Amino acid sequence: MTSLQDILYGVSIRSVQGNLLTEPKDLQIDSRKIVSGSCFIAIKGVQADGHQFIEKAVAAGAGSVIAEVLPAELKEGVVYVQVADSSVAAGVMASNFYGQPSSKLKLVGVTGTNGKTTVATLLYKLFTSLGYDCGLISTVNNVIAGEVIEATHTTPDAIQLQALLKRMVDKGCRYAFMEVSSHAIHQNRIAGLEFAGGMFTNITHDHLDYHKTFDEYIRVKKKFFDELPASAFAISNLDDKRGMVMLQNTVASKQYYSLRSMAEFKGKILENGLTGLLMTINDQEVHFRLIGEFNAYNLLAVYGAAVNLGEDKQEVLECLSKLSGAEGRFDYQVSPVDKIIGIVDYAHTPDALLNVLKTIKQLKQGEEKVITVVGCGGDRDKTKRPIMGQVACEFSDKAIFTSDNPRSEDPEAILRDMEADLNSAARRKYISIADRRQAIRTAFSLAMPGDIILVAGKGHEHYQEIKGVKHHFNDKEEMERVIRELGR
Ligand SMILES: CC(=O)N[C@H]1[C@@H](OP(=O)(O)OP(=O)(O)OC[C@H]2O[C@@H](n3ccc(=O)[nH]c3=O)[C@H](O)[C@@H]2O)O[C@H](CO)[C@@H](O)[C@@H]1O[C@H](C)C(=O)N[C@@H](C)C(=O)N[C@H](CCC(=O)O)C(=O)O
Ligand SMILES: Nc1ncnc2c1ncn2[C@@H]1O[C@H](COP(=O)(O)OP(=O)(O)OP(=O)(O)O)[C@@H](O)[C@H]1O
Ligand SMILES: N[C@H](CCC[C@H](N)C(=O)O)C(=O)O
Ligand SMILES: [Mg+2]
Repeated sequence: MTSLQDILYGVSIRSVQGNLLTEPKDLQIDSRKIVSGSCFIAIKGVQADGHQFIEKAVAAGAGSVIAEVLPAELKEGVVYVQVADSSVAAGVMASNFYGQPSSKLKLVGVTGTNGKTTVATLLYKLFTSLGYDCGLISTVNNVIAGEVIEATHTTPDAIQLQALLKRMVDKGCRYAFMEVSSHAIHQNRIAGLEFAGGMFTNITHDHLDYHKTFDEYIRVKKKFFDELPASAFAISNLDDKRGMVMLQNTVASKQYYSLRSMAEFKGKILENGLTGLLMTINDQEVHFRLIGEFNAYNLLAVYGAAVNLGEDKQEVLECLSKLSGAEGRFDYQVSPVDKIIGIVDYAHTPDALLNVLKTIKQLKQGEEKVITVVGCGGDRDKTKRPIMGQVACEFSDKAIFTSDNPRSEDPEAILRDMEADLNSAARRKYISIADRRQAIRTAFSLAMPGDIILVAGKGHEHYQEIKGVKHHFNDKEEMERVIRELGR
């Protein structure tokens, strides 16, 4: 056990009431999880303010409380610590509580609107195939040297995050690769982490419900790089409009990757087809199993990180060439009878949808049609809905708008948002079917032999979330079922 005094090392403290030599049983940011002897950290959230639950936490047995504002009445025997920022304190305290795990392995964080899961997963797979025990923290799942743990967030809260890293250290992991979401940066879930490297993929429209403006979204992402230590590397996408701005104020060692200009990690696509990518990376010709220009960027980023981590360039390229991507990302199958190509992809932003549809266009060999099934999440950025609707129509021959985790919203209302700004050509191409299963079935009914069906937005997800209930649903499974049932 560690004393509260040690756990508070590095935290900006305003005042203390009580004995800091007390030894908390665990750290909690949720009063509902308090057990006898827990330390409760009150954090101001989006929905609620953790400070409102201090009394409840104490009643449930909390032995210590960390807060920005202390309650008027303090209970005897309980230690109260007033801090400058309790979300930062949560990260720093969790790191101390778990023995500063990020300093005991090499931790690489990946941020950006699209490509985080792909890059982090490829790094995990690459370093595993190079013979290291590694950890992965991602949207799809968290992995500790092969042991899979379900993920609830892209980046877990500070306490779960540090606990995961501790388990990685205990299992002998040398590396950990993690996604750093903009929510996590903004909420200081990554406070207290020591990064060996930071990577930027790209920034486009998403999460404006949360960050309000695009400038604020950029500022939040940039903060991750501003706070990297000088010992870290920072790798950015030179072809992204904000690629240089991201690294403008970092003290980390700056490097770039590009398909268009001179950069430390320079790539060129020679062939881009359904069997993969043939490209040169710093003049070495390599074939990759991943598909599409956007994956050329992801591969360059991964190569750059591996070189920075001291791996042999040739060996890295050999291992990378054998890897497949992350689950539910451009995952394609060909139907046995009519040779319809069915693609499941996690594109859930306008840019990702555009990229995946452009990639499909490049892969087309003749007059085959593209049918896109897509929806937009409920309780998420509403402004992306009409844009995704238009993109789906513009770059497909037919679009079927459907539901994608309507959450607390009315699925029909989300469909109306997707239809709102369609131009006249787009209006002729779409139909809306709220039931996703029915939408996928309709796509296969409409398809002619050889056509391409893209089912976008849910990727690896195994559920459809409706009014707080997660119903089992998986696009790939649905596709396989429909192909079987329709005999296609
Ligand atoms: C909008 C958002 O990010 N919300 C996250 C945030 O919740 P919040 O600010 O709403 O918390 P709150 O409910 O206001 O409560 C404030 C504090 O009071 C505490 N509390 C609350 C109730 C109570 O009875 N007792 C109590 O102590 C809470 O534990 C919390 O510490 O902090 C919580 C704890 O860390 C997160 O679980 C929660 O994620 C919600 C569920 C969520 O859906 N987040 C999504 C949007 C998200 O984070 N996504 C990103 C990336 C997406 C992407 O990759 O595109 C991610 O990293 O996953
Ligand atoms: N580098 C990239 N640039 C643009 N689009 C990409 C890139 N990489 C992947 N995509 C597209 O974005 C989708 C999501 O990719 P991925 O899951 O790797 O991103 P992510 O950043 O982890 O997303 P999330 O924010 O949901 O965690 C993919 O299915 C693909 O369509
Ligand atoms: N991590 C993202 C994923 C969105 C995926 C899409 N299927 C949706 O539910 O909107 C989010 O929570 O906003
Ligand atoms: Mg992700």
